[in-house]
Amino acid sequence: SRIFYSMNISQGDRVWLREDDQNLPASVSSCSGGVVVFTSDYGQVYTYKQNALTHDKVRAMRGGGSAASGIEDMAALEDLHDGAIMHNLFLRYRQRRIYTYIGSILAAVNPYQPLAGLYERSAVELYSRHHLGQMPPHIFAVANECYRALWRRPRNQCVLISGESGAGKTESTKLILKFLSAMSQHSLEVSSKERTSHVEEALLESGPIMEAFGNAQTVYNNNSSRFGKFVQLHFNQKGNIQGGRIVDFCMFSPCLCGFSPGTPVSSHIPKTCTVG
Ligand SMILES: Nc1ncnc2c1ncn2[C@@H]1O[C@H](COP(=O)(O)OP(=O)(O)OP(=O)(O)O)[C@@H](O)[C@H]1O
Repeated sequence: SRIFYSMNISQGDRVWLREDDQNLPASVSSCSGGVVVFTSDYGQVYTYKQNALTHDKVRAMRGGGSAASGIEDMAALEDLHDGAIMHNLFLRYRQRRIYTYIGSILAAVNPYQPLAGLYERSAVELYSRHHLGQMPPHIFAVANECYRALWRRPRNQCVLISGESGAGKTESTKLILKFLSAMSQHSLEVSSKERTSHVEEALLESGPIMEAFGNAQTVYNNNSSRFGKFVQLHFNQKGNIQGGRIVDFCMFSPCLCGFSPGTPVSSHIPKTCTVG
């Protein structure tokens, strides 16, 4: 029942090689005597008998794969599968480009180190003056799109941040708050020529307090949030933050105290949730 690989394989061909449930970008390093040797872009070498290769195992790479430096918007990838996405993120990450779009979705790769200049005041100003897609992918571009859409649509806007533990969700949330606080400050300067920063400051400074009570070191993350957060901000017509609230919720499934995931942590008291 095996479908034999009928495509001519020759040295130098670019292919996607299926290994351990992943599509690896690879090149054919040699092909002779019925034996094919593949070298993946990540350095692994795989040797196969040519007559054992199936369409599932090896697929031709369209257009030779994405550009050597990767592409900014993965919606334009010629091959659309997990391997192509991972490879593109890898190519960009090698150049310290941690952000990549998939249409209007932003994929962020945690650099686990500060990247110079990435979140400075000048970056806030730059992204506040451009629409999503006009500048290289950035978390500030998403925050700016969200802020501008409040007037363009106009209806409530929402940013959903998801990822595994240690992916950078909390840091991304703080960066969005930093951008929105700057926009709020700017709207005040424009409208009343005076700065009142109490709400913005309270927002930014609530972070360390929340983390002091709700974070812990885990094997994945030294500063892991042990509860989820729903952060709500209220803007007035001038674009100034008027107030906000943070609803915390338990993420454990099942929670030891018997509440289902998503239950606000406050509901766990006085039952005292031992995990959340
Ligand atoms: N953009 C970034 N630049 C530099 N370092 C980052 C960035 N994002 C995250 N980090 C680093 O990674 C660590 C983990 O990130 P973070 O706490 O945001 O992950 P998380 O997804 O919220 O994890 P958890 O689900 O466990 O709470 C941070 O403490 C920080 O050191």
